Amino acid sequence: MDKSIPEMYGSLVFNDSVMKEKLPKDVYRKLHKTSKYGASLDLDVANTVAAAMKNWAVEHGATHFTHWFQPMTGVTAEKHDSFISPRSNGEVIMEFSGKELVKGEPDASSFPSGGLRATFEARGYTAWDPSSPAFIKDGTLYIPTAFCSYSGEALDKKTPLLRSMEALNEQAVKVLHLLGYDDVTHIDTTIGSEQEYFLIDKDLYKKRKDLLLTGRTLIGAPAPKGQEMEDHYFGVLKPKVSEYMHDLDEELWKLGVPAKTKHNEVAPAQHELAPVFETANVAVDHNQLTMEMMKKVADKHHYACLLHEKPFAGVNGSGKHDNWSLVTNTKMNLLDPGSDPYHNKTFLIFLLATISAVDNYQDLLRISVASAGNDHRLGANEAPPAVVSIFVGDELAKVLDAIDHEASMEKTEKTEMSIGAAVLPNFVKDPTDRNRTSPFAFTGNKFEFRMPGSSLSVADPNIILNTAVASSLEDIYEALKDVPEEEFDHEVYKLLKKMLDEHKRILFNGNGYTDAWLEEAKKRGLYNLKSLPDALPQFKAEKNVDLFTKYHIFTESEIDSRYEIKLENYSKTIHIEALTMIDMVKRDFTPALFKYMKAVEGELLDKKALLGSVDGYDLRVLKELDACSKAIDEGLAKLEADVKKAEGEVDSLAQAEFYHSVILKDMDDLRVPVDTAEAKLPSEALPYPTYDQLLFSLR
Ligand SMILES: NC(=O)CC[C@H](N)C(=O)O
Repeated sequence: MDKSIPEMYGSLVFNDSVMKEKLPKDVYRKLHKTSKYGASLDLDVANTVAAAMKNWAVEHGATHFTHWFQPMTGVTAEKHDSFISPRSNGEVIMEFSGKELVKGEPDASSFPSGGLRATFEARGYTAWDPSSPAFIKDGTLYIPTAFCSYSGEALDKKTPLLRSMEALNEQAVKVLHLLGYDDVTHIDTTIGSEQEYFLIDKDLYKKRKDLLLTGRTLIGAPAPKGQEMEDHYFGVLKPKVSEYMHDLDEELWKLGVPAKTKHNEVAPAQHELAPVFETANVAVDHNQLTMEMMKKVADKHHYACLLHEKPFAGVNGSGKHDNWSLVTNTKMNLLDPGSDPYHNKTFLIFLLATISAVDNYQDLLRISVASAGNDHRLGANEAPPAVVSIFVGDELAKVLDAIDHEASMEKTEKTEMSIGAAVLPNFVKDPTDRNRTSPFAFTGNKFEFRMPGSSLSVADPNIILNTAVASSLEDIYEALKDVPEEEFDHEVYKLLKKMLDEHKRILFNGNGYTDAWLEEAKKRGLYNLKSLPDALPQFKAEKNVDLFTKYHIFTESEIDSRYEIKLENYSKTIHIEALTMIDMVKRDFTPALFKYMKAVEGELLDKKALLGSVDGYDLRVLKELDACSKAIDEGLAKLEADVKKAEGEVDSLAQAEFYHSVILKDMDDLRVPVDTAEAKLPSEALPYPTYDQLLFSLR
């Protein structure tokens, strides 16, 4: 490391301080207005910004620029253009215009559109998002953009995210003005997205077709040791893993990604990185960069980084916990209860707005995290169940109880905690414990949405959350806007009580994994949408279409397109998994199995010739392997036949349901004899590495 960290941090970012330095004052001011408050930008300003950006980028070794966007594939997209502009004398100059900065025209034909346009309609536009800073990576200037079709419909995740942030801002500011905060002109939704991942040896990774093609293991007997000792969680970092994490931090810091925390996670070979929270759209961009860098840096360190939600059966999967809050331009965190939450009207209003939003749109929140990968993760191993509920913790539960019973409540003194050894410090106890099984947990001054999966774009859940809360806030505004001042406080608590009455069914502080909770949740009328095909029809429910269209998040055709893309993506993912499994079982596993069986058979024949009898462990192994081989044959035949049926299904929902209920089940059934047989084979008989090698070989 040749630079100090403050010097290195953001050194490849065209950030606010670079803009301040490089742009004329009036241009800087106009740009700031656009990026903060959405004021429109004229071409002169864009030209000046583009020239300054280009000069800065070229100084830092960039030769190209790209509009960087997030189509509905869930990953990012880019097309690089060089700055060169040939002159008639055979020379070139480096040029970049305001027009090129503001608008791009990538060929959009091969991106998923879910029927928003026909395949022959190729044109799409990218539009600069000045609220997320440009940066340099691998000699190219990256310009964060939104992506839309020729007719202006969103073909990406950024556009609806920005729309949802604006909707929430508008409603929140209205409510805050009603509460007397006249100095508030703007609120930001902030996100800190914890990112879990697995690291495995690159050579081992390359030997597993399932990891290469699908990101998860489709077969594999469990290792003798899993995570039961819980010794990996927060365990000492292995030297090489620590070097990787160090390198990763540096790469992210250069890009202005505020990577803050790193540690080993619960499963063997699993880790986590958490950033400091940032404005939602910047945080979404930075999370995409984090995932990309995790993979790139892993490659340099001879690792493979797995971002799949459930790469290994039997141990924890990986999530992307979304820490969400609301902050005003005056730096007030609207979800901070302060020292006296019962009397903190502002906090209570935003708390109840969130509670009612989560209750009203549980189905949409579930859909926002539904994917073939994440569906394997939810409901076990510290990932929340598919039933959405909210954990508020003891202190807030008491406050809400008081509101519910129209009882007043004294300010509760903070509890000092003593650990019992004089040498150790006393400290103030947190108002709430944590609850790992809760999908939506209050953690002191923010909510942690624990359902999002590690590979998903965190844009999706935040679009829903922002919009749903905007809608609750609008209801609150409507209920309070004409209340005379002297009755205001009374009416606020009356309204809070009413909202609590209507929505307290979503509150649950217990263990979300128990059957008793699932029963209870059913009685309370909460959704239990177990899989993507179970959940997705709700995306088009009338109340949800009304929400999206009212706040201009999605048009009806954008809703249809997202519905189709989600289903298509789900079916295609499982289709590829099924074909990969068939391929691996037929071409990798069974040849190894037959070879080993042949060897045991030969050994038995020799033994028989020698001893005249063939009783013993070897015979038992051969018989058991033979039984597995028969079951594999049946399992393969069924899976192959059902895949054919699935391919023939034309209705996208019916197809996804078939993949869920038939193909996944076939795959589970086939896995049983394969894993049973694998556990009887010597490791070297297999052409690919086993779970113990994958999970325990890192140094
Ligand atoms: N320690 C944790 O928070 C584990 C979380 C878990 N890995 C998940 O899937 O969400």
